[in-house]
Amino acid sequence: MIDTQDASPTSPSPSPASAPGRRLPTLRSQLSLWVGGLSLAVLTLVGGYLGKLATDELFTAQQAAVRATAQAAAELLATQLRDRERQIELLSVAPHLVNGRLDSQEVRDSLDRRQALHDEFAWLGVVAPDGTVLQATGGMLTGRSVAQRDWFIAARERVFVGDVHEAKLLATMLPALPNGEPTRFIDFAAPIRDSDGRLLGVVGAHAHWRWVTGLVDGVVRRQLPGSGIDALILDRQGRLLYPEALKAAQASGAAVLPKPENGRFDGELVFDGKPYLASEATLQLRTNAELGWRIVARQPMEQAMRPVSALRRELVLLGVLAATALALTALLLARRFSRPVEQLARIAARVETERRVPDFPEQPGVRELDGLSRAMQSMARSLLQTEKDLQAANATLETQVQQRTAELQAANAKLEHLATRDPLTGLHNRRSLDARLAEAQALDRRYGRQNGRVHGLLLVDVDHFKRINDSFGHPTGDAVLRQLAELLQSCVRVTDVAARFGGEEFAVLLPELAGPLEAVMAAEKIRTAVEAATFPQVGKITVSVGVSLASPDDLELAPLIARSDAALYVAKRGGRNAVVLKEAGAA
Ligand SMILES: Nc1nc2c(ncn2[C@@H]2O[C@H](COP(=O)(O)OP(=O)(O)OP(=O)(O)O)[C@@H](O)[C@H]2O)c(=O)[nH]1
Repeated sequence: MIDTQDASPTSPSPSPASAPGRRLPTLRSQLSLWVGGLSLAVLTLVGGYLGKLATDELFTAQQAAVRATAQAAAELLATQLRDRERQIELLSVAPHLVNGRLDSQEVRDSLDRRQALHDEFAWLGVVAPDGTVLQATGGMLTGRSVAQRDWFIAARERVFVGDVHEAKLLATMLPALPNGEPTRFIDFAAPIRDSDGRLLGVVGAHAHWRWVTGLVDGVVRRQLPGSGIDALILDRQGRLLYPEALKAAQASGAAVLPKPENGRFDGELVFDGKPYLASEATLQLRTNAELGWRIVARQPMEQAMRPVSALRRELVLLGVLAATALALTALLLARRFSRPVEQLARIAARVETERRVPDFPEQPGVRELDGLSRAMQSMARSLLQTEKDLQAANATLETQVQQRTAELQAANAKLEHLATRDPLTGLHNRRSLDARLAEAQALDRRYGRQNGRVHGLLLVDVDHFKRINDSFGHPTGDAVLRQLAELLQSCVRVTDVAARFGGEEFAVLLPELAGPLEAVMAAEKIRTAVEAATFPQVGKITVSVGVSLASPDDLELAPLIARSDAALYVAKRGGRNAVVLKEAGAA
């Protein structure tokens, strides 16, 4: 499936990912951080919110439970008190009391039976209108006067339920309480009247206070066992009636009860330095509203908040577990998504170092990653192909440039040759000779005085050349000129410049001559060489040479040429095949 083309390995350039000084965070760490962080934030917010809702709900429920306890105790107590009140009221209208004798045995027996049925009654008795006890359970207080007792005074007029009080006369007659606390009663009493409404007497009953507190405690115990809730009974003035221990503490001056702002015991209150969740309910007696007792149920805050604290602990534990699970999930997710990307990055880096397209793995899990992998593979292939094409194009271009440069150089050389050479003989042309002469003149001016050397100029002219042309034709004349040029070239030094001066006339520039003799010798060498040579068809020819040396007085080329020309003229006039020197300044 994958193209693994060979390519020449080249030294890899550092990839951007490995460039020093650029430590960017990895995709994996960023994904972990973001997913983990966001999950934790959401978890904290949602958990916190739900936790608050739940704890508020629990707290409210706990408060409702305390309130329900107080109300249940108050309702039960009210029912029980009302029941006892009704019993005494019914007793007061019983026929054997209204119609019979109040001090009869029958009355005594009925009182004893009632006490046996209701052991909460410590004492039941019938009292004459003057306050003398006529009959009583167990015969207690019979014949004694209770004329000063509140219950007796009130019951002469109406049915009465009295507040708790300590036993007075009966205290010594009744067995003492096991915990040593004083015997206390609450009183029920009702008037006994005949059919005309005349007062025949009063029936009264003392119920044990323990019975009252037992009722309240029973409700509390049944309501929420083990919840730590207890109940307090307060009288109308807010004095503590129960429990005994608190009552004793209050009696000794301790501030055992809080003072709520609105006067009601409701909500979080501090009892004797300890926080409680409290609620109160007032006793509602339908026939006698004078009691005005209040039942206060209270639960230590620590116990009230125990379910809340437990819920909070569970929430925190759950939160930690969920956060751990989320962090692990985030890490796994980050690995799942970052691994293919890291793998692709490694493979892409190999393209650069190995200069070939490696195997790009398929990414079947994620469509976008699979697309990316395919696109990278295709891109790598295309890049490497483009690179190869470019290299080939570069090579071709280089060859073409070299070829064009060589052609250009050849053309330039040709141009140079054409510009400086005589087409017939290949020697320097007149223009080139002039340039060399100018150079030689400049060098002489610069160094001539120091080294005493000067340049000279030979003008070489074929003798009677017209005759050659005329006798053998112009092409033969050209051939003579070409051979002569070669001969000339072979006679002079490399540093000398042989040129065609014009027609059948040649010139030789001799640089750095020690003196005229040297120039004459060079001229003579040429002349004798020509004289010795044989020219095809033509046979023997001769040349005449005019010699002259440059003078410091020469400001231009013309004087030197003119002197050589003059010397040549002399050589011609003298009979030709000769060398004539013309010194500067000579006439
Ligand atoms: N074949 C050929 N002839 C040339 C060329 N240039 C000049 N000539 C001839 O050279 C001859 C020069 O003749 P002249 O100037 O009379 O000199 P000469 O005949 O050499 O006589 P002297 O110089 O006095 O010895 C002429 O006939 C020209 O036509 C050339 O390039 N080729």
